[in-house]
Amino acid sequence: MNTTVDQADFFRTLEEKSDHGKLRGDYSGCDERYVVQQDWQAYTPEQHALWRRLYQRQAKLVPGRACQVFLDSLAKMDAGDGIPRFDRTSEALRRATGWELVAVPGLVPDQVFFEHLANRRFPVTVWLREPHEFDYIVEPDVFHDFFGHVPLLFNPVFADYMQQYGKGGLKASRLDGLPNLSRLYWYTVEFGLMHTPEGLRAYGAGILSSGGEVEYCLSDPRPRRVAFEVERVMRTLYKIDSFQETYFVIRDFQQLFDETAADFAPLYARLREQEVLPANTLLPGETNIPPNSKSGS
Ligand SMILES: C[C@H](O)[C@H](O)[C@H]1CNc2nc(N)[nH]c(=O)c2N1
Ligand SMILES: N[C@@H](Cc1ccccc1)C(=O)O
Ligand SMILES: [Fe+2]
Repeated sequence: MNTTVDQADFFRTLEEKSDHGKLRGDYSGCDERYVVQQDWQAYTPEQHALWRRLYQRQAKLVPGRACQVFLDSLAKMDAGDGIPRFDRTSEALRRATGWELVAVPGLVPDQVFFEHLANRRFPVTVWLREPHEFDYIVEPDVFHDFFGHVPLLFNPVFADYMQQYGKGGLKASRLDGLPNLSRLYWYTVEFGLMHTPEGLRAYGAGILSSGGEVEYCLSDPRPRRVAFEVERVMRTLYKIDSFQETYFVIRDFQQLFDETAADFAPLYARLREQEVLPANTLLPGETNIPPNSKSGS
């Protein structure tokens, strides 16, 4: 196992990606896996109060809009009173699915991220946004990571999918498949929708931690909603600074797991010969799944 990463290279890559040119977190105290102590005592009363406001807004929005698995786990996590202690949630997670949380300063290099997932450790950012960033942040913070991602790790099938993704990431790096695999992560783990008997529901963390997109993704007529298909997803560019122009819709987590189980090596080879698709593509013959008629239906 090699988690040694050229740190300068990591920051250079992120500088190219971000307008700001530097990461928000404090990386000075982390180990070679980018893990830090959460230092829960250091959060201020104001930060806990901001967490409660974020949590209350979001907890009102998700019923009838998030998939049931997310809602059930969220209720059990009992995380509404303030910034949670990661070690307590880790204990419950270990019992449920064998996952645990590790605290990180913020975004970590891809290889490090994949190593954590492949070993059933989910990296959660320790810092919380400022009050003026209530609606929008550029990098993931503890609210996005914890509220958005952690509930589904209590589901055995989704938990296995995340681990397979981590293993697949390590492999994709060797096969030049990272851009393709990143799109799969984006359109499932971050912005995935599910078609349930009750209507469309969200399961992606980027949606479920957002005040605006949780309703938009289900009910707005503007974005495309397309049945999940691995190769189609891996060809599709995505937006990082606006609501998504396309959402991919699964039936359930078993479908997600099963349809990503095959060896991706031939897929990456084939994708190299194909054009990438703009984020707002609807291919000939593709059905644009209609939005829910009203919120929460
Ligand atoms: C594609 C890849 O999975 C993605 O860019 C990674 C990189 N590093 C990360 N690091 C953290 N802490 N959280 C993340 O979601 C990610 N995402
Ligand atoms: N099947 C993929 C691994 C993977 C599974 C699930 C999600 C993402 C990637 C591969 O061979 O690379
Ligand atoms: Fe995320």
